Amino acid sequence: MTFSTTSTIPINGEIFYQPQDNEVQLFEYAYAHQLPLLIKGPTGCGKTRFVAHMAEKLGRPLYTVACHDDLTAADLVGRHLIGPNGTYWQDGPLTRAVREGGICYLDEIVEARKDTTVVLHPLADDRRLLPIERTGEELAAAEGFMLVVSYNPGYQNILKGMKASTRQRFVALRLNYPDPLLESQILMAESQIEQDLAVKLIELAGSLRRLDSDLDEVVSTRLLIYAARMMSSGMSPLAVCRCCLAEPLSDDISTVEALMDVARLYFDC
Ligand SMILES: Nc1ncnc2c1ncn2[C@@H]1O[C@H](COP(=O)(O)OP(=O)(O)OP(=O)(O)O)[C@@H](O)[C@H]1O
Repeated sequence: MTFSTTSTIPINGEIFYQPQDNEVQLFEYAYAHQLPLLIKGPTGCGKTRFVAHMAEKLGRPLYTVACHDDLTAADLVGRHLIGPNGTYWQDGPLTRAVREGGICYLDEIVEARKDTTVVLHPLADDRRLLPIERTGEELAAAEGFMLVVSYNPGYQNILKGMKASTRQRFVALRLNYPDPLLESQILMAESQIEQDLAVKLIELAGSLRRLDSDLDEVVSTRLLIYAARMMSSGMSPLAVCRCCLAEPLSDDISTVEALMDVARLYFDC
């Protein structure tokens, strides 16, 4: 089980998030109306950062769970453990968020088994209840509790869609890679890169994203930030393009070389 409170580094006391559109207001409205939120978007487009930023803005504790196909309802809700004085109950991250009025963020919800996600149903509608079978408790969610889930629509297959009865409990919002101007601002905020290099990197990313290739995913904002950090610390731009942009995207040598051919149009040293 992966269970962590957020570890994003605050910038000037706040977790930096550059909005793409009206997502901050939408989140605030959903929170005010106690509605659960579903965020869709490709890998590394800022979903996790957005949720961390909103949790900080709203002053709520954040419990993040990376979902996978072995995740059980007990991993979310809690379990009995054996200690020196016998067995005791330990809340899982979902239960803690429900009790404390926190935000529970389930990343890649489609990876979780359907019998696990069913535990969310009474919490994600107007009942806002978490039945804990093993202790017989039925917990009413505290005032500030909010359930947020995300997934990457590109990774979905027939077996891994969300059940309609689950997805129709959520207000949904789509994020994508930001516009070039916003993305270059993110690069500069997240690394020491100078503006002209940041702009070049974003132009290169645009060309790579438009390539007609067999790649499952295009270059993410996350990879661009890695590249920006490596370039701004003095590494040769082409070496950076290879290790941060081309190799992470493909195992196929000819595809990597095709990506590098594009990189050479922007960086020639
Ligand atoms: N709008 C944004 N504002 C600030 N930083 C951003 C933004 N978008 C992306 N980032 C940066 O990109 C990195 C990756 O974003 P994040 O981890 O939130 O992606 P994600 O969509 O949750 O990815 P995954 O689906 O793979 O978990 C962040 O650590 C942050 O540095």
